[in-house]
Amino acid sequence: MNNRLAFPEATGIAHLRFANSFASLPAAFYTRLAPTPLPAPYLVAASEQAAQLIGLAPPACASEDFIQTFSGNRAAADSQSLAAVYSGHQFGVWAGQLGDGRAILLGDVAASDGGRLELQLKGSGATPYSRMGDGRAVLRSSIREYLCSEAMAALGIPTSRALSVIGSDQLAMRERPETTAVVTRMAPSFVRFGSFEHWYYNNRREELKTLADHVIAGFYPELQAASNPYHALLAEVTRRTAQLMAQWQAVGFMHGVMNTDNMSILGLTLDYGPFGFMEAYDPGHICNHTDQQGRYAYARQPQIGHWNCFALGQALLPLIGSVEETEAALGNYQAIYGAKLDELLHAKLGLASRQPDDDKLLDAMFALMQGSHVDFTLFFRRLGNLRLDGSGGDEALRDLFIDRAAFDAWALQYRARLKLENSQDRSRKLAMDASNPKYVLRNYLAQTAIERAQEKDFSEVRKLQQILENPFDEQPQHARYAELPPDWARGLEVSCSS
Ligand SMILES: Nc1ncnc2c1ncn2[C@@H]1O[C@H](COP(=O)(O)OP(=O)(O)OP(=O)(O)O)[C@@H](O)[C@H]1O
Repeated sequence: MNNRLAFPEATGIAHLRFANSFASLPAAFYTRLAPTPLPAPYLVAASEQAAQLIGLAPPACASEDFIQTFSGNRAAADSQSLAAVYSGHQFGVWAGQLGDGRAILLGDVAASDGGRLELQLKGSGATPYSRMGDGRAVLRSSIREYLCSEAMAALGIPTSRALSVIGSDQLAMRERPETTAVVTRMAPSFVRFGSFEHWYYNNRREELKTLADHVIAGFYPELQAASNPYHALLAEVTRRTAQLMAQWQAVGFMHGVMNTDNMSILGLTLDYGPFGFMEAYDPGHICNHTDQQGRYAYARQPQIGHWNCFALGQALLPLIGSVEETEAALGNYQAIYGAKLDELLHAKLGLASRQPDDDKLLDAMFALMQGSHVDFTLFFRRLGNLRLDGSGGDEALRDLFIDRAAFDAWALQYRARLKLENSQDRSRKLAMDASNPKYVLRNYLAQTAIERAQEKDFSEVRKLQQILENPFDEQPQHARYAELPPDWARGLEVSCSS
């Protein structure tokens, strides 16, 4: 006799009530359509922390309901799914119309913070904006997007979130055939700079205004009272973008494809493609193998962020009213970026005050790091172990340098600087450890997890995600995930293929 009770499925998907504020815009903004079904879908991974943001209990993420909904196979009851149109500048050149070629917005649901989050499937089949593409995303790139979205959130960097990766044995052709997957992304809005450029370059002033009003009312309601809300919008997006760029630089994150269609109107990190985290420090490093000119090299990101704000400013100009006002809204970018980077670097070095020669100390540090190809993450993390009285603690840090004498000379200056503010070893290390992550998503770690997942073993993806949820914690049992990349990782190349 069967003496086990059949428990009801944990409260999950059924409680999600979809609305779609984007669908309230005129029809020209999107095409209503359903995702293309994904054959025999299976759960690769789900983020419990992301699930909590929309009130889903962890067990719900393993349910059949969840898999069917977030593979795109079962329409969420009240969702009005759609693909949005946008355009953009790609690698500095006007690319014309793009749009959600493989992303489908299911709608927005209530978030646990009282706001709303849009849920978007990426890789869920062709749309009218797919151009030559197949509308699919491969498992490899889906795992990268999933892991990095959640890792960036844990680092405290504004980003779209990733709820899940659902895989399938269906193949898509890239350099070679690869299995496909669907990532569910979450953000208050997926509107991009390129969404505004679309209407501007098509001379559709009315739609431009409609979009700006939609974004202001929904996501920047405090700007409605400004004398010129469009000017205020540009100024605020410029501020957020400048701060985001400083946060990227401070953690060594390289986006790889900073086209205007990948720039979020909310100042979030958006579209994880050929990204990377700086390892051997080289400001000229290009993480995207396809970017031969290095337009999006690490050191150029802040400047490109500014350029992209100008592209947004150009699109908003008809609403703002004058070139002077538009330029004024863009004008604070460098100061905001500089102040934020300065704040973050001081925290990384455990410096509470500002001193006139701090820039020289920092410049000398970066020059040394570059000269010795020092690992970015390990350097800052180990810097916290340095003791003021020179009684050791810095051996592992010193070992990162080829020119140890030059490092010793710099460390003397750094200690002298610390003494100017009565720094204490223990409290400084604690503060520095909260600014300098021990764990970042190194390409080789992602690659290892991907290769296992391609063999249907998803344990490494899940384990890596859990480690990256607490990037500032020591997690001694996972110390090998914080080590220098192995030799084989040097040849790893990441391109736009996804
Ligand atoms: N396999 C594909 N099928 C259809 N369209 C695609 C495909 N890959 C990319 N695109 C489209 O090409 C354009 C630029 O691609 P990009 O790689 O920046 O975007 P993405 O990674 O697909 O999406 P997102 O920016 O939404 O994260 C977008 O319009 C995108 O939808």
